[in-house]
Amino acid sequence: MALTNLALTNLALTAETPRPRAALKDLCISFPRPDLPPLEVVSGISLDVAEGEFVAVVGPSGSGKSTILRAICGLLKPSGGQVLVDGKAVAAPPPQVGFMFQKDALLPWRTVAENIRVGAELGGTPAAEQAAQVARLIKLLRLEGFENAWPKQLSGGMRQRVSLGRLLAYRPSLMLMDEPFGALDYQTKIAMGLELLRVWEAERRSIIFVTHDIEEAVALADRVVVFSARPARILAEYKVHLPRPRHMRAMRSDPAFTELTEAIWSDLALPD
Ligand SMILES: Nc1ncnc2c1ncn2[C@@H]1O[C@H](COP(=O)(O)OP(=O)(O)OP(=O)(O)O)[C@@H](O)[C@H]1O
Repeated sequence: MALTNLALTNLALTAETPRPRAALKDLCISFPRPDLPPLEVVSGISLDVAEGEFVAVVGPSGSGKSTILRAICGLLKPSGGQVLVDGKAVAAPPPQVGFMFQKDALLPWRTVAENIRVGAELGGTPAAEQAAQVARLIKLLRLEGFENAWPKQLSGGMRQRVSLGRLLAYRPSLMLMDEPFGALDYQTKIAMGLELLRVWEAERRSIIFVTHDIEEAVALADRVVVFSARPARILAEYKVHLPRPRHMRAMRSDPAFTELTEAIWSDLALPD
């Protein structure tokens, strides 16, 4: 009888707490240095990212934000703790994880459509369906008319839209984004953020989005995680309860938006 109750309790727990898409468990990362003690970069970070959740990470420069993303996509072995993706310990790059950096990594010898198609090929879209998938993404990302353009003929914002298209064509269930819009001018950055939200609202992938920009983090995410200076620890976490779909202008005058950005500003001890 006791066993049955236990089994039922476990079942109930499983039903109520779905497995996170990504889980960091007491993650520690250090880098060896010649003639010096190892550089401790990440110190005991635990973080779950749910399916379809948009998590932003902010923190001081050099606090280990990019390092954590590299550990999640299996490019770096932690010195302690664990990284799990879909419940499995990460040893090599997991196929369900896609990456986007500040600098686009487009293939200069391929057109816009061909660059996006690379994602579709790598993601295993059947050859017969790739053209339709690419066309859908071109439309979604407002790149119509530029299908046959070369990367060098595009603006920075357009190149990042192509990068996003390639990432989405790959159909990762977890997207790691490392300041993807950090190199863009203010207006383009806002426009790209909104573009990303539109796509995310349609496709609901899990996202871990690293940024220096507190307002960008609050504007986009479901939850903002604030890292300390190196070695990174979690200083604070905030659920963002702003309504979706998010409208930049309305949001910026919402007191909840201002309160949250102020709180994070204080956590990071930024000057007045
Ligand atoms: N492969 C490596 N070997 C040695 N040290 C490294 C390595 N990679 C990163 N580091 C160090 O780890 C620290 C954190 O770097 P990381 O790039 O993760 O910071 P970050 O928070 O992303 O910074 P930023 O916001 O400036 O991009 C830095 O001090 C960096 O020098």
